[in-house]
Amino acid sequence: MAQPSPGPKLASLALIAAVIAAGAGAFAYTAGWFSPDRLTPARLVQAIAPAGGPALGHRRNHAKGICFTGAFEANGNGAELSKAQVFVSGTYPVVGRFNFSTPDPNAADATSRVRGMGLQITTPDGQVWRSAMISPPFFPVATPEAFYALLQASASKAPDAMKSFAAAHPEIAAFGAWAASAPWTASYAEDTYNGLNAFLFIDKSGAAHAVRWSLRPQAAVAPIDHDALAKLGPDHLEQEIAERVGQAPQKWTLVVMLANPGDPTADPSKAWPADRKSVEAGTLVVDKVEAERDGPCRDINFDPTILPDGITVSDDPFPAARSAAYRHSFNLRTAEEKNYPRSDAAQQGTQP
Ligand code: HEM
Repeated sequence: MAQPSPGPKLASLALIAAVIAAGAGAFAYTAGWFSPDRLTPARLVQAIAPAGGPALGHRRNHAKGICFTGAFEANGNGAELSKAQVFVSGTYPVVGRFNFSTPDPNAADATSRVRGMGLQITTPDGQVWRSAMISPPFFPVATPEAFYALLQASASKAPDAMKSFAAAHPEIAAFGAWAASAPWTASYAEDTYNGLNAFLFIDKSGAAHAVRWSLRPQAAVAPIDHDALAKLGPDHLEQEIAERVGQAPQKWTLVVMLANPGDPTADPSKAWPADRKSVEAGTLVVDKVEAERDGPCRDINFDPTILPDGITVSDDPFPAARSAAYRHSFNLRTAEEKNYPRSDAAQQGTQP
């Protein structure tokens, strides 16, 4: 894990904030602490938008992405921690989406430090597990409110806005250090996707285990520097993953990390020590990639609170905040389909 940097440059913080463009959220009716004077899903989603306004019809964050399908091959090891069917040895269908953090669906690949994966696994008992994970090993800030403040500071014209933010939220330094030093890759297939938020796995006896999960690539990782990535072209990542999966399925190992007593479960800006017990629960196999416009992930809301029986939220405040923000974004974008028409609709529209 990256160590906190004593003094990340404010310019790089502003850049990070811009490229994360990742939301922030707070409140959440489900968490029971909604306050109309403070933070709402609408305010939070609005704060992610660039100055010129959001890209209508698209996800309000992680707007550039590509769909995939495949399977999760559970090896049975996770069944000791959770009674969810998804951990019983077997193969379960998957729909997902590779993406990166930007409100601009046309952004060039090298503009974003944070890549992501949306994942949905369905089991024969009718249960669904959705997750949206990112490549950094921890989140830049500790709370949804702090994320909102980060978005506001990065958009502010006040010269000291980011300096004041960093003073009030020192946890951002570790993220700045990670962003400045972590290697880039030239492929979605070579990235690790971290859930970051803590959840509870409920086992057959009813006991709860605090966990975080990650998908670790089985592909060899070939680091590349930022300028070399930029030279590969603005849409390299989507072209590359489509070609690569066309040649062979791509795989990730699902690693479930268990908290020790006292490890922070309510703060995704704090990584747990690497020596914590972890369980390899199975393999994600991606065998088909399709453009988002007509693809199977287009209308999925990868809401991290959609969980099967056997997984629940913890005291981490993010999932509830994210759920409310994602729902708002989903409602907006699905009502704006004319701004992002499917191919058949676009073709019909151009016919005389
Ligand atoms: C309160 C904090 C956050 C807010 C407000 C927020 C906001 C959003 C919004 C509005 C979307 C678009 C949703 C849609 O239209 O379907 C989104 C997508 C996404 N977010 Fe967040 N986010 C937050 C935290 C996080 C965290 C902690 C992670 C990772 C651990 C994350 C990972 C992702 C990913 C991977 C996607 C793309 C999912 C997809 O492919 O549909 N976000 N976020």
